[in-house]
Order: sequence, then C-alpha cells, then structure tokens
Amino acid sequence: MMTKVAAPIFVLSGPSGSGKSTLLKKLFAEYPDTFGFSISHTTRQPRQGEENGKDYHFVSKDVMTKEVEEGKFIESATFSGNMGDPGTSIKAVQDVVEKGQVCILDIDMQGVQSVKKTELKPRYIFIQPPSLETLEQRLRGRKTENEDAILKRLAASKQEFEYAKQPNAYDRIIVNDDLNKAYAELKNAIFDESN
Ligand SMILES: Nc1ncnc2c1ncn2[C@@H]1O[C@H](COP(=O)(O)OP(=O)(O)OP(=O)(O)O)[C@@H](O)[C@H]1O
Repeated sequence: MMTKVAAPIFVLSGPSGSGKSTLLKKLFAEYPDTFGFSISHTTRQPRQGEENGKDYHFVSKDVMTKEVEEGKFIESATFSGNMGDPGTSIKAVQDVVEKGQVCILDIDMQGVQSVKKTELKPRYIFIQPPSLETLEQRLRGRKTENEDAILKRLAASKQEFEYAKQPNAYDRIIVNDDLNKAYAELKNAIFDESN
C-alpha cells in the first residue's frame, strides 16, 4: 500500500524534553524510506571520512554569514552554543522534497517563526508535554544536561507554551503523555487518511 503524506514538509516543535526526538526515532524506524534529512551547512573543517554535500555542506565563515544575511537559512536559537552553525538552509529542505522524500524539521519556536517567513509551506506540529512538572521530571530523568542547562530549558519552555496557545501558531498540537498515543496522533497528522 502506498503511504500518502499530508504535506511534503513538516515542522515538529515543542519545548526541549517534550519528546520530539523520541517520537521521530519511532517514526524513522517504522518508515525508513519515507523521510529524508536535510543536509546542514557548517563552517567547521570536515572530519576524516566526511563528504562535502553528503554529511554537511562545508562552507567558509564568509559564505555562511552572507547567506544567513540574505535570508537563505532557517534561524533558530540553539542551546548548544554556536548560533546557526550547523544551520539548515531553505534549499537543503527543498532538496529533500525534490528527491521525493518527506522532510521533517525538528526546530524551536524561533525556527518556526523563521520558517513562516519563507516560501516553504510546511504543516506545523507542536509536541506538548502534559505539564511543566512532567517536563522537568523528563529533562532531569534524561540526565543529559546540567542544572543550569535544565533551568534554561524550563524557562524557554514557558515561551514555547505561550506561543503555541496563539491561534494559527500550529496546525496540530499533540500532548505527549502516553508515548504510544502521542505517536499514533503524530502518524495521523503526517499520513493523510483521506487519500
Ligand atoms: N511519553 C513519554 N513518557 C515518558 N517519558 C518520555 C515520553 N516521551 C519522551 N520521554 C522521555 O523524556 C525525555 C526527553 O525526550 P526527548 O529527548 O525525546 O525530548 P526532545 O523534545 O527531543 O528534547 P530536545 O529538544 O532537548 O532534543 C527522554 O528521556 C525521553 O525518553
């Protein structure tokens, strides 16, 4: 059976720790050929075995700065230091679609606002944790950030909640309480049953 998707590009957003990677991991495991990853640009040197145009688009700082200024990139506030490097260009997303694959962008609220200014017309999905308390428990349980980083993420999550409440911010809001239920809802949002 052919699986029809509701759109060629999806944006998955939500507070850090809301479960985006967990859900995407399940999705890519179940549908290994449907989705493609956009190739990011970076100004760092290639490591051994890395190929230009395959692992990354390796570019100079000058080129990257110029293209960011020209609005060719999706801008987001990364928690991991280097603003926008690696970064996702609009063309890199379009390249995935041209290859016949579905592109899913896992980005923060700032990224969502940035994508909305481009010609990309994705479906916007918000992954919402059941509550701030649960989000905190999950972030702490993940044991990947120190206290400072956890507090930064919790503070940012409040803005993410506020933004998601605005009408038309997202096409679909999925509350990630029970993982399997949230996953079923995600598939429902991605695969168009009416086709
Ligand atoms: N439905 C769920 N029930 C219980 N735990 C969950 C659920 N979904 C995710 N988790 C756990 O919560 C933690 C955060 O999930 P995950 O890393 O997927 O979040 P994320 O949104 O990708 O975060 P980041 O934006 O920081 O990458 C992980 O330890 C994950 O195993």
